[in-house]
Amino acid sequence: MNAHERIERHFSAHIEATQEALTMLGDLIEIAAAKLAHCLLSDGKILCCGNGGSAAQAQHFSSEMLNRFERERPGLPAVALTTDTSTLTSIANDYHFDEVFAKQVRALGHAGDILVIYSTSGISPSVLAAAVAAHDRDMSIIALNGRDGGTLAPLLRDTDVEIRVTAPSTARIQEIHLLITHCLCDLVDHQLFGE
Ligand SMILES: O=C(CO)[C@@H](O)[C@H](O)[C@H](O)[C@H](O)COP(=O)(O)O
Ligand SMILES: [Zn+2]
Repeated sequence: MNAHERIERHFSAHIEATQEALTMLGDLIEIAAAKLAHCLLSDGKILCCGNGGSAAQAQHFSSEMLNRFERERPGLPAVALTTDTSTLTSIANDYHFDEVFAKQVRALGHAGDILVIYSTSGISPSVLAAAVAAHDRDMSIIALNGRDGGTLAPLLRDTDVEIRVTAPSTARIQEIHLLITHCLCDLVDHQLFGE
């Protein structure tokens, strides 16, 4: 397969996976956005976490909340748990890498806050521990998950929302997670600030 064919294959797979996600996940995205808006209107805040490419997604989302998305508006309270290298390295060094997000959730999370988890597999121990910590803090979870949901899916409660992209490729799941993130930003802005 030459380079052009490879590019074409990526674009086709992306379009197919995106269309399927719209069909399967549109309603859940709407529910998740309503939960985020309700949390923010009730003086709650959003914590976000994920590993690797999903750490970048967590930061991407928190920056669009804290700064802005597509319109002028006040910053909204969101914290990416993936960015403070002193905190991350000391927790990993003194305890275990699995605890890097959970310890921050226990320190920062309050009842009514939301933890947004990004994982393409649902099996990363650090996000599983973060989910348990969030529940211990009476927080709810919005999980942008992937594949078969992994061990994260059965950990979730009725009050949580799982948005699972079942595409077989990590890259496709990450691309659709980003699209969903932008939908969430747009819907939150619309619910909080109108047209
Ligand atoms: O971006 C990529 C691969 O495309 C990787 O960095 C990927 O995010 C990492 O392998 C993560 O550790 C995977 O974690 P998860 O999505 O399975 O929770
Ligand atoms: Zn990637």
